[in-house]
Amino acid sequence: MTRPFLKMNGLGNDFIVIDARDAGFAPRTEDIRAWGDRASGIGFDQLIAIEGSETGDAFMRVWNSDGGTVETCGNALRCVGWVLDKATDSDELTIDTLGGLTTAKVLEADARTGMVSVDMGKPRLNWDQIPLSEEMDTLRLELQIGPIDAPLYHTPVAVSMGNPHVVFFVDDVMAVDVERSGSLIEHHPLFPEGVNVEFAQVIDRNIIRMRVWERGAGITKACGTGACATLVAAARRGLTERHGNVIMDGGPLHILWRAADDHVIMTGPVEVEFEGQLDG
Ligand SMILES: N[C@H](CCC[C@H](N)C(=O)O)C(=O)O
Repeated sequence: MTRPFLKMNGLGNDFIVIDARDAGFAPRTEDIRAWGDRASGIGFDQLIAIEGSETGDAFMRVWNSDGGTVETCGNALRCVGWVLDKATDSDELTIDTLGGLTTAKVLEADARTGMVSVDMGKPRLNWDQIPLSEEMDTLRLELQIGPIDAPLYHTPVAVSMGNPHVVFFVDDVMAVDVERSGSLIEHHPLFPEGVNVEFAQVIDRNIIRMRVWERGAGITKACGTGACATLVAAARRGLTERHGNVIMDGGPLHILWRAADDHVIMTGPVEVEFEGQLDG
C-alpha cells in the first residue's frame, strides 16, 4: 500500500508526515529505519502520523529515525498544526500526544511556509517525571561528562516536556563536541527512558544559543521540546527571564514560560519541502 506524505521541517528538524486518520498506520521498526536512512532512504529525524482522537482535533504519533517511540515533538507539533489548519477554519487546534495535550495556533499559514505557536503545556520538574532512576534535585543533577577529576561538563538541569531532557550550561557552545558528549549521556543509567541532551550558552537575559543531541536521532538542527526545556532550565537557574529566543543551528524559536498558568508557549516557522509516496 502506498501512502502520500508531506516532507516538512521546523528549523531544519525534519519529518515525514503521514495522515493516518482514514487508514491505520503501524510501521515496523525496520521500515522506519529504512525510510529514515539519509543515505539509502528518504531521510528524516522523526516519522509523524496524524491519527483520529477522542480528546482533541487529532492525535500525533512520533517515532525517532532509530524506530523508537517518542512522547512528543515540538517542531512536529507546529507542522501538524499547520497541516490541520488547512482543513479547518478554527484558528486553534488541540493535538494530543503520548506526552500530553497541546494546542497549536497558526499565526501565518502561507502556502509553503508558516509561523505557528504551540502551547506545549506545563514542564514536568520532579525527578520521577523526567524520569530519573533515583531521587535527585532536577535543578542540579549529580552528573558529569568527562574525567572524574576534570569533568568537561557537569551539574545539568533535567526537564520533561513530555519527553526527557537534560540541559548543560556551558561557556562556549561551539567548543562542545556535541556528538561525543551527547551520545555519552543519551543512555546513561540515570535516565531509564534515555534522554535528549542540550548544551546551552546564555548570551543575555533573553537569548540562549543551544545545540542538541536527540535521543534516537543524534544531532539535529533544532529541537522544539529541547528549546522549551532549555528556557525553563535557564529561568529556573535565574540565568534568563521566563521568555526569550533559543537559537539553534537551524535558527531561533521564541519560548515563553507563562507565569500565570505555568504553560510553555513555543513559536516558530514550519516549512513544506515536498510531497511523496511511501510504500508501507
Ligand atoms: N525534535 C523534537 C524532539 C524529539 C525528541 C526525540 N528525540 C525524543 O526521543 O524525545 C522536537 O522538536 O521537540
